[in-house]
Amino acid sequence: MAKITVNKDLASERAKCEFNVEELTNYLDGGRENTARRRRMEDKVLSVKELRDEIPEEYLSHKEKYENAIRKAVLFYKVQKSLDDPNQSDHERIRNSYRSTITSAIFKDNSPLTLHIVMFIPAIIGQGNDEQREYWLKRAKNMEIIGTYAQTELGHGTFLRGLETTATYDPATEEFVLHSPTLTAYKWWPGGLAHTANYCVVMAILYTKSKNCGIQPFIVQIRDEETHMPLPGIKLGEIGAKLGYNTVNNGFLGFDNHRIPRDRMLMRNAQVSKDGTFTAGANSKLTYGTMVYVRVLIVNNMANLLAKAVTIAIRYSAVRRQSKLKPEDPEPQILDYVTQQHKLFIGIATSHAYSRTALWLWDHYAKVTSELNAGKLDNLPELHSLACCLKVLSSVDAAVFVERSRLACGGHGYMLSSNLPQTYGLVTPASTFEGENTVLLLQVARSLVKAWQQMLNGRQLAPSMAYLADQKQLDRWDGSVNGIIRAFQKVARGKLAFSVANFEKYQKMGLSREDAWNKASVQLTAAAESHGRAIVVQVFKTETDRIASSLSPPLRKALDQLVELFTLYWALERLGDLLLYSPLSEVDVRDMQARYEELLEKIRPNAVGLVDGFDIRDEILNSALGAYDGRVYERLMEEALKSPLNAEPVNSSFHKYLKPFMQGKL
Ligand SMILES: CCCCC/C=C/C(=O)SCCNC(=O)CCNC(=O)[C@H](O)C(C)(C)COP(=O)(O)OP(=O)(O)OC[C@H]1O[C@@H](n2cnc3c(N)ncnc32)[C@H](O)[C@@H]1OP(=O)(O)O
Ligand SMILES: Cc1cc2nc3c(=O)[nH]c(=O)nc-3n(C[C@H](O)[C@H](O)[C@H](O)COP(=O)(O)OP(=O)(O)OC[C@H]3O[C@@H](n4cnc5c(N)ncnc54)[C@H](O)[C@@H]3O)c2cc1C
Repeated sequence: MAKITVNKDLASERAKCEFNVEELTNYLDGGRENTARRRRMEDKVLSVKELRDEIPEEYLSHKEKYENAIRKAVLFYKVQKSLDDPNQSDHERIRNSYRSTITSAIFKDNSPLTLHIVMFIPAIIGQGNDEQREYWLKRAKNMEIIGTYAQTELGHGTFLRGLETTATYDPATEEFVLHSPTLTAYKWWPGGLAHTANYCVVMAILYTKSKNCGIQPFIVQIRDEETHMPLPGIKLGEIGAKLGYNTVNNGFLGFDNHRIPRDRMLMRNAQVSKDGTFTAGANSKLTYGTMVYVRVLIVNNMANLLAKAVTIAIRYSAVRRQSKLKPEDPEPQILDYVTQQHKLFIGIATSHAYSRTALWLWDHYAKVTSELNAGKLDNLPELHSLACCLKVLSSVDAAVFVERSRLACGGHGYMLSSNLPQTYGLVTPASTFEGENTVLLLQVARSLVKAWQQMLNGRQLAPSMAYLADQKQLDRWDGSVNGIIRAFQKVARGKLAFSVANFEKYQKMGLSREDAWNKASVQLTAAAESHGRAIVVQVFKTETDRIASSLSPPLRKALDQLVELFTLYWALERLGDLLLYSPLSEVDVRDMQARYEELLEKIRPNAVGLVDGFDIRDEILNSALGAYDGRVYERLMEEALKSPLNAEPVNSSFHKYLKPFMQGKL
């Protein structure tokens, strides 16, 4: 094997690192065996050379990109399937794959089968009765059918009660008639819907015995299983080019009085009997369960995408030299600029914060789901609220820090060959899909306002909101992480109290409850955001303390520094709030600023080690700037030479347009 020559700056960064990088990787993976298992899986996938692109994806046409993505998706699925451990439960399989980023080695812009795995199968599991699960899951898991989740319409994504697609039960034939009465009723967005899926879970308004029975899920065949032609009464297509997700094959779908048998309504929660009698589920919001599931998964996805971006930016910053710190010295590594450390170290800490939070949330989700399966619904509202607020915060922060990583790479970060623009294209839609972020914050605010009333009535609050009832003053600012966590809780409590007071004031002034809510909503969403910040800092700290207690002292120290950096960063970002709601003084602010700068200095020698610890291979990073060997300039040139425009010294447009134009003949 050829010896890899590593850029000397990167090599000396690695020599400086104070902890064992492999120990960090094992910690992130949840143990040495998990690291080994993940690497074996990566080896296996990466050894399939047909999964690699000969021509960089960005030079393909829209149609070619899709065809190439399908070619790889099929092969990738087969390889992954061959590696599945049949003894693992679904819960374990998902938890064990939390650190897997191998999909990005194959797809820079995501896979057209994503929705099949992430939403179609989970919708059958969550919404189908035992018989339906038995039949459809077997087919879906064997890939005999490919599905998606068709909920959003051209006219409505957020407001689900406003969906226009109808499913009207006809007892004479024991069928549902699916119909899109208007253009705005067309399903719009579902991934894989355009040309990939032949089935989908359609969310439609059920009418039976002339009554609106709310949104219900239906499993609908949309294409012939043999010819793949759209079935009669079904109009299908692709929605066109987007900022990202261009290989996901997002589509539209309209129904023209399309009939499906009665047993195609997924009836785990609500049912329609042969004569058309509707039986409601224990809670109508159980129908929204697939969204809760995906919101939970998004938190982890954001942590992984951010780890990728910050790995690229930190390695590049160790290699890149620019300007002068001192006139007599050579140009420094840009990582030596404290402003650069300020831009990037928070990205490392944030990825850690959300990967810990994501696992904590996943375990909580699994616990509440098993309760729901046993008919216990008490913890559903808290789960919904937690999933909403953590999905919002992780997606917002990932988008900000991925973009900051791109900007931190200067001009080269703008190149697609850096893979930073595409990574941004993958994180930014998460602020919109699976519930637009403002809308979800309003859901969180709704649950907080309810909790506030419960507290005033002396009722016990859900564990994640219990701090609201803590009336104790925060007497003294001690600057410790735990002290700052308490201060964040005080901020959330104070902002909630303020927004509830405003909400009530507006009603007393004569506004309707709805208008008062709307008028108070800027404050309400701010309170919800603060509640989320309080949860993330607390979970990051307590989970790190719990899991890292057995680690070696140098690694433990490095992790504690990340927790403290994260906490201080947000304290400094939210100074106004802390000054309003905690005993923070000007001196404390100066101390915090000094401690933050001290931490940047302490983390600096470990920066490359910290991103190496994410253990994201070059094939997954897909980046000329972020490769392990740091051969940044050579790779930028190699990638540039792949541009089809470089295949000939003179382009034909010269003779056709430029030359006649320059000679005044055009
Ligand atoms: C790699 C990943 C790829 C992902 C690709 C993307 C896929 C998608 O985007 S799929 C489409 C996702 N769409 C959405 O997320 C839509 C967002 N909208 C909603 O979720 C809802 O419409 C709503 C929550 C914003 C409002 O629903 P609505 O029916 O109007 O509810 P109400 O306001 O009347 O009632 C609120 C009431 O219900 C509780 N609640 C709402 N959602 C849930 C839930 N999922 N689970 C449990 N409970 C829920 C809410 O807390 C309120 O309770 P009360 O305060 O007690 O009344
Ligand atoms: C890449 C991508 C993939 C997707 N994949 C799927 C899929 O597979 N299946 C699927 O069904 N859908 C999918 N979607 C659709 C997605 O779920 C919706 O776009 C999302 O739920 C937001 O709805 P909307 O587009 O109607 O936004 P809107 O609700 O129209 O939002 C526009 C603005 O209005 C504001 N707003 C709306 N309602 C309120 C309110 N009540 N209070 C305050 N402000 C409000 C929002 O905050 C936002 O600023 C996807 C979307 C994207 C971008």
